[in-house]
Amino acid sequence: MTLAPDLIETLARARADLRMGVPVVLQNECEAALVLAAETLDAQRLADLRALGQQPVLAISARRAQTLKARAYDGDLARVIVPPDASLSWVLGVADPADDLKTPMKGPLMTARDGSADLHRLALDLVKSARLLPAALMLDLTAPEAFAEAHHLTRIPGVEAAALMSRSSPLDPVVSARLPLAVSEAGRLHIFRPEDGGEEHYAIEIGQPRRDAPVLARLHSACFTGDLMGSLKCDCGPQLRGALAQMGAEGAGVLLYLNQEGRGIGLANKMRAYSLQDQGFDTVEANHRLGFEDDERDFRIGADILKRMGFSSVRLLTNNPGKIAMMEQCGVTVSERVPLKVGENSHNRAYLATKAAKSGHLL
Ligand SMILES: Nc1nc2c(ncn2[C@@H]2O[C@H](COP(=O)(O)OP(=O)(O)OP(=O)(O)O)[C@@H](O)[C@H]2O)c(=O)[nH]1
Ligand SMILES: [Zn+2]
Repeated sequence: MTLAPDLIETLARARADLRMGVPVVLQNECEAALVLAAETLDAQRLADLRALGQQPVLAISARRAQTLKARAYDGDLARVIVPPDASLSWVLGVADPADDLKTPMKGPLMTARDGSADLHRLALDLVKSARLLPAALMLDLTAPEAFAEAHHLTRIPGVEAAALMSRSSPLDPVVSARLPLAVSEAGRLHIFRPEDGGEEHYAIEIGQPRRDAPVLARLHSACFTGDLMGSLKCDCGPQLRGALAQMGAEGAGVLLYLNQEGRGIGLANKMRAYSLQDQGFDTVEANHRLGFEDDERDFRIGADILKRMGFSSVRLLTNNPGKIAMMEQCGVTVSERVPLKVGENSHNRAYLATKAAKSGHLL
């Protein structure tokens, strides 16, 4: 019997540590590293790191490296050698593109080409999953167990963790209750909680949809700005309300409200992307400059929830062919695509055009 956290729980702890600026230790059979998220680094921890007497590297995505004209010898990432006199603002400047236009020259940046980047790749996945900028300050460790114990740090076995992180966390239903809505008095809200300590997701069931026929369904990704604030920069608010209205009118449907704000990068990073959009980059370019893919969402979650609720076939309200492909791949049949074209305005016209041109959205 042990009360110790398992690997999923240890990873959740590591994410919380990184968000607070606390280092974690990653380790595989051949090597080990101390990891700090660049975004939450402070001057004291940088000084403490230096006092350990080795040269740290800053792992960044290949996309970010490309913007900084640094060679990415590791394919999808680059290990930037941190110069001995580099300050906290140097580290943040490499990690965060916000001030690229104000201070364009940060280099030339030297990048490592020898040795393995496996732990660096895992570190980037970990900081991304903590909704932080994809940049991790790392230092080689020779005695990781003793080091982690002496400093009370979370220690993660790299190989097992990498395998686990590529999987979607199982979700458990927590509670459901009646929720009369303006579009239908027969509303019901279900809460689902992932086992990895991640954000909860919601399902709003309208009426009593049959489980043996395709259900009118929407996979809506959280958009604080559009859903709640009435932002004109996207079409999320009108899509949310339009989908619910259609379900209310038909008397049945299910809307999944997935807490994957900003196409999975989190609200803070979405605002960083908006700030880059104010500098002239489009929605896809802005994500890339930050070091993210265009879309970091995991739609397996949506398919899992639908199946847990007993649905196997949907009439999907969407303009995004990626959502349809993902549903089919996860064993949910899309019997029909129901277009959802609402809320175009002068502020989001270019955004919608970019999604059509670059992300394959259907017009
Ligand atoms: N990163 C980023 N996310 C954005 C931006 N604008 C909106 N979002 C997010 O994009 C998501 C909206 O996507 P959805 O409406 O669910 O999906 P979609 O891929 O457009 O597909 P459909 O609406 O189903 O056609 C939300 O999570 C928003 O927060 C942006 O400029 N950058
Ligand atoms: Zn939006």
